[in-house]
Amino acid sequence: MPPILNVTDLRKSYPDGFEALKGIDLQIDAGEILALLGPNGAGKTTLISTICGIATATSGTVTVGGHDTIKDFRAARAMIGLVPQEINLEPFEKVISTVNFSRGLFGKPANPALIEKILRQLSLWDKRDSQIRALSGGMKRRVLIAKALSHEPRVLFLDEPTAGVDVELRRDMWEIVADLKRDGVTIILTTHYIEEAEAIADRIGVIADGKILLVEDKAKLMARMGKKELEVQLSQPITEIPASLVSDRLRLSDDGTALIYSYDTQSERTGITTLLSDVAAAGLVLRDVVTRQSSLEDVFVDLVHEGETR
Ligand SMILES: Nc1ncnc2c1ncn2[C@@H]1O[C@H](COP(=O)(O)OP(=O)(O)OP(=O)(O)O)[C@@H](O)[C@H]1O
Repeated sequence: MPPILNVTDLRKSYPDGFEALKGIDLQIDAGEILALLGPNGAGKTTLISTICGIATATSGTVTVGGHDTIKDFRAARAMIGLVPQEINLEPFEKVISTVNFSRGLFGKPANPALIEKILRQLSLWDKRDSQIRALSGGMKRRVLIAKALSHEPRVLFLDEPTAGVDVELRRDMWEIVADLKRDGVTIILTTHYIEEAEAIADRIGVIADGKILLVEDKAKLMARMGKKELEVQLSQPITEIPASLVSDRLRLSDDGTALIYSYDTQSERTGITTLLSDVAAAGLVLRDVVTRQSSLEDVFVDLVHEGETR
């Protein structure tokens, strides 16, 4: 099956000459969840705005469901739902009317059963007759999602959906995303919360300085880039690593109570057995050993840092 979203050599320069996108290539399959990570100013919002037709590309092509977003704008845009970063709702409007209105904007006939389903899915059905101004910040974010879903898009863009929401609501949002995926909706989200990408994405894209540094299956990325650490806790603190143990993979904790050994999860020989026997031979007594896996956050920091120094 061809990708539902196909971005080819997309470039965007702002009128002041700043090039915010420097040749982006991105293919997304139907039904997947892609998390776009990147530092502030990396170009995430510009990328989403350009794909959705809010900003015009300087060059390059974007197709959604095979429709070119410039030559066939209406058909392409009808397939897209966009949940913007900023809450831009009419305060005196009722929830249900604002959602119905959004559907109407796409020229779709009223569909009360569908709007009810969406509002129930987002736990907004009980609030359908409330004015927007009477909702909490988290509920307003849900209204933005309901509006974006009202015309039955196949691809949903969520630009930092959980910025500034509390932990509980963030988890609710993850469940909503999982439900949408079950309904076959393709989701592209930007986030600064790496744990969010780790929790919900199928693939991770990393963008920095207007370029995609990588797009990779989350599990494969973690396996490829992830390192493990073994912490060998000692019964007595030491002031320096014994000469027989010195290696660039081994360091001493700040308080001298543990040796920390890094190893590659991919390599066949981790060197742990040798390390433990060398530790014993050096006369050190173990209290405990603990392993730690590097997180997506460590992987992300390494990648962005590598991108900066390239
Ligand atoms: N209208 C504009 N005119 C000129 N430069 C702009 C404009 N909008 C964005 N930029 C610049 O383009 C770059 C990318 O901005 P963008 O908002 O896409 O980044 P982002 O990755 O979404 O950042 P954040 O994580 O902070 O939301 C930034 O350097 C920004 O200053």
